[in-house]
Amino acid sequence: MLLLKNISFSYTPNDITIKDIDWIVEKGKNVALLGESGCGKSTLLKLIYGLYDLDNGEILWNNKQVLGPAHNLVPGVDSMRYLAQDFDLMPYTTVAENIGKYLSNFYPKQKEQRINELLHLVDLESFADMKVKYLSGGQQQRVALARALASEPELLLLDEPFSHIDYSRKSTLRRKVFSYLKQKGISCIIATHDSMDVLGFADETIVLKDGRIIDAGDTQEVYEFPSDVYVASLFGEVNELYISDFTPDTKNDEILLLYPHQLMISKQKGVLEVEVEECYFKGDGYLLQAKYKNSRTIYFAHPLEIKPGANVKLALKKYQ
Ligand SMILES: Nc1ncnc2c1ncn2[C@@H]1O[C@H](COP(=O)(O)OP(=O)(O)OP(=O)(O)O)[C@@H](O)[C@H]1O
Repeated sequence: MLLLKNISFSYTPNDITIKDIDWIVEKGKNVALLGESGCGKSTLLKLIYGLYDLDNGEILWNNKQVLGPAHNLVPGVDSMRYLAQDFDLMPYTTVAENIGKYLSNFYPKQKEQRINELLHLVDLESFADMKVKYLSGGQQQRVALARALASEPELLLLDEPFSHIDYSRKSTLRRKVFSYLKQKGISCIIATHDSMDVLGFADETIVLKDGRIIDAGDTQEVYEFPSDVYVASLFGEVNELYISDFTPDTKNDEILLLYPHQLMISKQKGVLEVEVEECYFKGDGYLLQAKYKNSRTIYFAHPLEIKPGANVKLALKKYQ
């Protein structure tokens, strides 16, 4: 179990990067760390791995304090693996040697077998003997991922692990990696911008803003009941509307945060009159950008194309 107790950290004296974070990660859980660029996701992963010294608080990993470089000659925790955004590979050695870096040479047969298993997992069998410097960015990222998994850590810290990988391979790899982690009971914290890394995979989601946790919980709950528009917008387009926009007679001025798929065109029940401005093809339908009351921009999803300039009435989908 990982326990963060009121931790704070700053790179420079007047600018606190991580502020008063309390957090528990249970064994075997997959936790997503979401937040805009610069909010402190990478810094938090590095602190957990023991690469920096905390200003305040403490980090306990399996009841043992994680110590930073001031107390540890070789920073890092043995039973964790940290996959940095810059991969940190050995460019002049082969893919297989990179993947085997943390594996013992004492049992060469087992080592070779394990490397082959990982080459298969990240779909790089045919590149085993190639020097890493000749690989593309996406291929290097897959090597780094395989190397992080090689010695079966208890906790895996992944910083944007799929960011350089093309969409088709990413979807398959993501499924393979996350199901592998579950099967082995490996805990994982993944820092990401991509909500597809989160929805469907993360047991829990933590949302950071300016170094603080501003929302946390079961991933589906964070998605369905975001604490504010910042949290919702990390999952895609979001509309900030009021109950009174749908029921004009009410005095309730509660804000509704609605994703585009939660609005629908309805001739009978639509009360939100909007004018379509843009129509974006999304493959499985269209995303429409529209103007409401001549000023506010509204996004909604629709299966068919609608020409800009059209006036339509929108209703809340869940009440239909
Ligand atoms: N080595 C450093 N020295 C000084 N400031 C740093 C250092 N590394 C990061 N920062 C600053 O700390 C803040 C948090 O950076 P961090 O890399 O943790 O954010 P992030 O959420 O991971 O961003 P991204 O999603 O773009 O990777 C940023 O303002 C950044 O400029």
